[in-house]
Amino acid sequence: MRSAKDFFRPLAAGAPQPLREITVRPSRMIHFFPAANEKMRSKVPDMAAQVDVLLANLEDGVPASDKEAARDGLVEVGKAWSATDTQLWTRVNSLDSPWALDDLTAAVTEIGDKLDVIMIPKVEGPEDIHYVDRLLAQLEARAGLEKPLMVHAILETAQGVARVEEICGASPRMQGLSLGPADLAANRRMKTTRVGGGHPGYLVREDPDADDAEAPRATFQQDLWHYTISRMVDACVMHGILPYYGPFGDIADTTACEDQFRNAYLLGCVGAWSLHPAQIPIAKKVFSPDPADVAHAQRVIEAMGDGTGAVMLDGKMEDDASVKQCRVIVDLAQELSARDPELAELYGFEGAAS
Ligand SMILES: CC(=O)SCCNC(=O)CCNC(=O)[C@H](O)C(C)(C)COP(=O)(O)OP(=O)(O)OC[C@H]1O[C@@H](n2cnc3c(N)ncnc32)[C@H](O)[C@@H]1OP(=O)(O)O
Ligand SMILES: O=CC(=O)O
Ligand SMILES: [Mg+2]
Repeated sequence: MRSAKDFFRPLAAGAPQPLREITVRPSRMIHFFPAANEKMRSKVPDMAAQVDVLLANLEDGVPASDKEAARDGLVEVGKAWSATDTQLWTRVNSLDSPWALDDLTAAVTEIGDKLDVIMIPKVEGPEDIHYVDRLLAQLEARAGLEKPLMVHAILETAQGVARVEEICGASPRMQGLSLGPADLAANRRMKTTRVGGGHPGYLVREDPDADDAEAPRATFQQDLWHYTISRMVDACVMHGILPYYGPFGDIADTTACEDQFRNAYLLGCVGAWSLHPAQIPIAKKVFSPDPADVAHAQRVIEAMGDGTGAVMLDGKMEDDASVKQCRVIVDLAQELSARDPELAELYGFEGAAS
């Protein structure tokens, strides 16, 4: 185990000073695009204008025959990258693959000054993060980078879930975690065949009618991901990093996608992955607080004065704890408004364009 004192010393001579706080920037959607695809790369300036995070994907979803082309595509996109408000991330191949070392080397030494975050898939425990931490420090030193890259882990193995707190606390580079429901389902031997979302077979049924055993009984579909998302959120908050829901594969089912994203938002996630342009506005809507909630939260904050005690508002008791919840909503609305003038206007914040 490293001593707490060593935690903020660079892991290689010449590497930048480790971060003391992660930089929190809007990241309502992490938009995936296949970096090997030339047509997709030509859309990068347009996509960058619409999303908070644009992610060049090198891992699953990219055929083995395209892995080098995807890496070259990432470098091409990074070299041309000029968007200042939008973050550029990449997802490299898993650490046990033949491509991970070259992915990390190219990402850091060729475009490390343009990248914000590197997403590492299939993280099993803190040792995976320690390996990446040291390697990134060596590569950053070689590239002469002044700012350390941040690391985002995908929670998509049973072992990763069992060790989630250790993963979150493994390095000052840790920026956040995403739930990877597709790989996690496979690894856990769940009997689903989907990329995220619910399943009609996972349900509870109401009790039989005492007078009519044959009467139909209502069923209620349950949330397959509630436990894992809640566990992930707690681990992230404990370590001051950010939790995200991952992919929703049924692109045509925009309603269920919105539901899944909203469940994650309500449980504490700050964003989700968008795999297709149709999912970008869904993530934007869901992960931006509702204007009515912002207005209500502002009223509670106003009514609570110094934030202590208890008051009645619209027949409901508000106190120190509810005002803290309201501040979460208003702080998020303000943070997002700084990037999005349309939102600032919707929320009625001062200085919003009229
Ligand atoms: C479990 C996991 O690991 S999830 C992460 C891995 N998977 C991914 O990253 C998948 C990312 N998404 C994609 O590759 C694509 O969306 C696909 C393959 C799923 C579907 O692509 P298509 O069949 O082209 O979808 P569709 O025909 O609806 O596309 C409509 C338009 O949107 C574009 N488009 C589709 N996906 C994207 C995207 N992710 N980013 C930008 N543009 C996109 C298409 O190029 C097409 O553009 P055009 O009208 O100019 O021709
Ligand atoms: O990588 C994501 C997943 O769901 O698997
Ligand atoms: Mg996966």
